[in-house]
Amino acid sequence: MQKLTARVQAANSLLCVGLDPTGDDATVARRLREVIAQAAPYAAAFKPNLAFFLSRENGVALLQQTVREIPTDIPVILDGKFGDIANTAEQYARFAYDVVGADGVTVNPYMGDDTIRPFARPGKLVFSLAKTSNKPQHGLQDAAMTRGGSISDWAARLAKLMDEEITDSTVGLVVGATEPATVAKLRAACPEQWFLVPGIGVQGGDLSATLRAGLRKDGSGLLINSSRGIWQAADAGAAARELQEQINEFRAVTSPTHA
Ligand SMILES: O=c1ccn([C@@H]2O[C@H](COP(=O)(O)O)[C@@H](O)[C@H]2O)c(=O)[nH]1
Repeated sequence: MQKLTARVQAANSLLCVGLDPTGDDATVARRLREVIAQAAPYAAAFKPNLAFFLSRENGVALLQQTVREIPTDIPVILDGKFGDIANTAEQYARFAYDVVGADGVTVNPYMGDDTIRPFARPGKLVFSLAKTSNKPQHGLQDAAMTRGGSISDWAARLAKLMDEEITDSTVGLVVGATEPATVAKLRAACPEQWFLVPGIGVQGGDLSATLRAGLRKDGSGLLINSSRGIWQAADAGAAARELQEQINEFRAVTSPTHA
């Protein structure tokens, strides 16, 4: 948490640079180095997606190398969407933190609080899926529940409870930018928590509506992710800078005291 807030301030950035590497092995190795070097000055965090590494024969080694190349003052969130019972989750936590060296993870809270607890190590960032950015034809998250509210409301409530209970690490939420009204609803329910927000760019999320809905009163509290938008850009640094500036222009107008 301290590392994240220090980086957000030092880089004046809420940009999370997603690393979803595609291409042949030589291209991927070169492009990862390039994207990290070019985008780092504008990044509040990097988010490698585990699937894009595990799908390669040397995936774990590549992921470890990637994390080593990220400057040590920039938090790394391993997007693994981990979600299993406690003793299994403990193994995933050892993988993410001890093998890979990540500062945080994404978790799928569908199985309840024991999927989250093993990841809540001191100083670590845990982002629990609440409202995801994809639009499945048959989604679960808005299904009405007998006690009222949708599954995403309950997922947000669980993440808030965990964040309140676990004081030496941070439990935030994953909330997609593709539905700003839900971002606003979950921000009202969780006024202080960090939201990791994918869905900008290729997925069509609305940046300014998301910032309006999700920024905390202090002009912070969101990590806006872009993966393909930066990976596929001719100039990854320029793409990262442009998005960082768009975010900051909005913050300057709505929360002039954020800096
Ligand atoms: O709700 C979610 C949760 C995670 N993701 C992940 O974020 C990136 C988005 O990539 P883009 O190329 O910027 O669309 C990717 O790793 C997803 O697995 C998400 O999109 N939505």
